Amino acid sequence: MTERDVDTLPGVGPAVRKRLSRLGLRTVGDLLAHRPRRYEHPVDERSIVELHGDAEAVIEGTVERSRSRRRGRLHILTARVSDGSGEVDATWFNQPWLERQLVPGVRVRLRGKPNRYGFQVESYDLGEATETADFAPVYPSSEQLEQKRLRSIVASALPYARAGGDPLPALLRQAERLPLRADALTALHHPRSLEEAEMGRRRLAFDELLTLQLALARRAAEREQLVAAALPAPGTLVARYRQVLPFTLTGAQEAAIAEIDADLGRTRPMQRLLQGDVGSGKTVVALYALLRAVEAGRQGAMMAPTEVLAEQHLLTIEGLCAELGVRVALLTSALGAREHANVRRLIASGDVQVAVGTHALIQREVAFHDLAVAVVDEQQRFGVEQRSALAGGRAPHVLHMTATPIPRTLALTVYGDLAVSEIAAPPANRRPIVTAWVTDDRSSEAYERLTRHLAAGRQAYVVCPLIEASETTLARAAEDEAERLRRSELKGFRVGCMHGRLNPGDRRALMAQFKAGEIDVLVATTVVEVGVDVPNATIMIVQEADRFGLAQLHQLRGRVGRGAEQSYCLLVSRRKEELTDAARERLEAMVESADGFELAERDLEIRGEGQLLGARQSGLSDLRFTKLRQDMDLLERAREAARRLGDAELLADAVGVLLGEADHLGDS
Ligand SMILES: Nc1ncnc2c1ncn2[C@@H]1O[C@H](COP(=O)(O)OP(=O)(O)OP(=O)(O)O)[C@@H](O)[C@H]1O
Repeated sequence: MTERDVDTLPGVGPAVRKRLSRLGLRTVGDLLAHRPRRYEHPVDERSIVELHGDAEAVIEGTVERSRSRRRGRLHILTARVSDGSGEVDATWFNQPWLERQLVPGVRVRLRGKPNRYGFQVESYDLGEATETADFAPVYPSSEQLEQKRLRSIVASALPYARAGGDPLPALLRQAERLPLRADALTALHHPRSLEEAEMGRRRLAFDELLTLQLALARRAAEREQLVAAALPAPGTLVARYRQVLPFTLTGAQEAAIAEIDADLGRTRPMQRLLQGDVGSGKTVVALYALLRAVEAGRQGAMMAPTEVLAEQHLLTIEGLCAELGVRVALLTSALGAREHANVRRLIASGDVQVAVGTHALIQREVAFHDLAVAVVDEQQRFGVEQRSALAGGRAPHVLHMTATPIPRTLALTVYGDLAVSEIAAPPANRRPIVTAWVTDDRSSEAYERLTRHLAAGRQAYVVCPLIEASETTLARAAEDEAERLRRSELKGFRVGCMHGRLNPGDRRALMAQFKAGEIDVLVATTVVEVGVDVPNATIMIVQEADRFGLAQLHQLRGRVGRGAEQSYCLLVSRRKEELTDAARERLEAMVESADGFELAERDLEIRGEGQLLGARQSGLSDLRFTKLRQDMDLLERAREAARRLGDAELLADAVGVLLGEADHLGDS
């Protein structure tokens, strides 16, 4: 029943359907799972004479008269409301259609705050009170879909919560003292108290966590079957690697390496997640693991989610590998057919010792001579390793590497079956990046600051706005912006432009030039988000920063602050008043914190849903109800329940419904 399209609900026509779909709400089930960001807190009902200060209140009264006026783009509607004790002018912004309804004699119930001019309305009811009620849900919504509308649509979906029964076996539900799923949904959307809402949320979170734990258990069982060849102890190649590195490894890097070495010595294939904030020095560790394969006379593969990133990785490792006499090749679809075939042949014969490419290429098209270690960058999908478990039934050791900040708590949840090495502290020579939020009208100051860095011999990035457009339009916009900057703010400096439409040869040449310091400023789209490593770049301007997600901003910022110099990140946006609450919160969070993990948790809070970047990449798209920091006990219980029920056939059926929803978890 919950698969019903939203347009089967009363009042949802094509236009509203489209707006709902922009919020990811396509079915009745989606509506039911739309978690409120918060609830209206209880406030006092007051008579009009009792209003004071700016204390929020609910008032009830009758409209005497109303009028509207415009100020710029703002439509202001004022209604004089009286309740016997007194009168007050209540104001609404940008809701012109209300004028027809606020006619004299109409009874209104208003929630809001007294202000200089009277009473600013936050929510209202004409007639039956639901909007202004205490604990009314406040949903993530959009400019095109007001809260009031969304509430009534969700309310009309609520009866469907009872359809189809409860997916949890009754015994389990009782043992865990959990309410029925339908009751939980009702409590979520229509609570009588915050406690009730919380109880509902926790039942839904339990379902989520149990589903996840079952999927993890399934995956772990699959892996049990695999066998790898144990590698001999570290030898001379990695010893030389340590010598040629221009720095000494940090304690955190050494600890990760020790854990990897221990894994590589076993016949159970390594399944380790190497986690660390942007710029913390993961790639250096990953290359170590690859070299361990090479010195054992075998091969390593480095897989990246995109071609650009694969190219970046090659750029980072090829110099070191050349110095060590290790043969490396890049395999991308951009190679000509003949070259492509040639590289594949060299990989198959074992002549290439380390291959770098995208996941897809390496998994689908290449037969390795003897693959021993695979590094999978950007933990992308589960099960990557299975298909590359090629040669002679031996599985490679796999190191998953993630630059995406995932809250520690979530990592535990999502990667429950992976061993985790964490690079918790960056190299000691680093200084925290200074982040400032600058509004449009002062963007010239940002560019002045940037040019001062350039004049001092440093390099810089300018990130172009994220527009919803094709890659081609985006590329053109970036080119135009680079051209504009060459003529204005960045006159006299060498400006390059990097975007996804450059052909790979040009892209590599451009990056190599930037790395070599032959270009001062890289104007770029978000293709620079990951993997780009140019320590001499010390300042970044992000244009229209309010359009970017928090995780993305953090990744972008991570392109600077990669060396010993003090680095800066300047986030340019429209004026604060013009931004949505969420955008403002994101930018504030960026200024306040440089810690990827903390930001990831903030991101979760701001979005009120679990679609953080890392989770999506790991194949786990929907941790909607789980509050990671609060629900550790639930996680434990879900784990325990999954374990207890794990071998029971019964369970497979009983939670089939839940697992069905999460089927993408298990496969790749
Ligand atoms: N121990 C160290 N001491 C000094 N500098 C280091 C150390 N380890 C790595 N670096 C340098 O720090 C920069 C970032 O390292 P690396 O590229 O390995 O980080 P990363 O975690 O893979 O980054 P990202 O996630 O942003 O891709 C590089 O320029 C690297 O040479």
